[in-house]
Amino acid sequence: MAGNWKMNLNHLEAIAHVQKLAFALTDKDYAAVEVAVLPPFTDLRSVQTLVDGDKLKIKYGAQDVSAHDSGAYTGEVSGPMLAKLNCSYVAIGHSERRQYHGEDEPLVNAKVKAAFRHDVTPILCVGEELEVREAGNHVAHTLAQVDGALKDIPGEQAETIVIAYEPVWAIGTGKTCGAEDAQEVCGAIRARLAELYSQELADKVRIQYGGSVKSGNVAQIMAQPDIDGALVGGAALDTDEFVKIVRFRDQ
Ligand SMILES: O=C[C@H](O)COP(=O)(O)O
Repeated sequence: MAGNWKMNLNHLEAIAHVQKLAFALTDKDYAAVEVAVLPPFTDLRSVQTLVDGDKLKIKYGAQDVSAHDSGAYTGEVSGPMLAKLNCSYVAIGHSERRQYHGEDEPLVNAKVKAAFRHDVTPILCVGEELEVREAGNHVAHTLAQVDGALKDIPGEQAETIVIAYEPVWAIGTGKTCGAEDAQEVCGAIRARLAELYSQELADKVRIQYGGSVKSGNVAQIMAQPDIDGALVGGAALDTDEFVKIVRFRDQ
């Protein structure tokens, strides 16, 4: 269960938020579910210090990474920088990056490679816009994003990736994709991984659903056979709600 904070919470708020989360979560929770937060870049050092200092079991990561490892790329943050902060994960190709920053498949592919170069696990975000779903092309569209992102990625890296299926029309809108509709696409993603690599590899990859996940709908989503977790946006900013999502089995 990963919380993508997007552009919310400064580094002081981040500390308070992670402390509250750590206070609420128990060893039983961590044994059942891996919990990660994806704060803004400016919070990462503070979150690292807190996690290390208090030996917390919460993982953390970034929301984006540069395709380049260093150099004259103003405003970018590199894979080596994230690795130095012990980031476990980095979201790549989130629809908000694709929509507002013009990220296309070659760039997403280059960022996936950059993350793997530095042993930071990519959370590859894929998913269709409303008009694509209405035209019935959501599976083909999403699989084309998977193909593009995984171009030239060897199996020993691909087996560790996390893929988050996030239909764009369900993000931040309160409109959750029906659990069976989400399963249709997540199942197709796993089948494509089996085609591209092997069934054994496909079975290892963790596939998340994202888009208006809340405590009220998470259990139904997690009951689907090809959904292994959730990438949570708005609800991850509310600690009580995020803890309930982590405890989806109790909902
Ligand atoms: O990365 C998270 C997704 O964009 C979902 O956001 P949301 O839960 O606010 O719909």
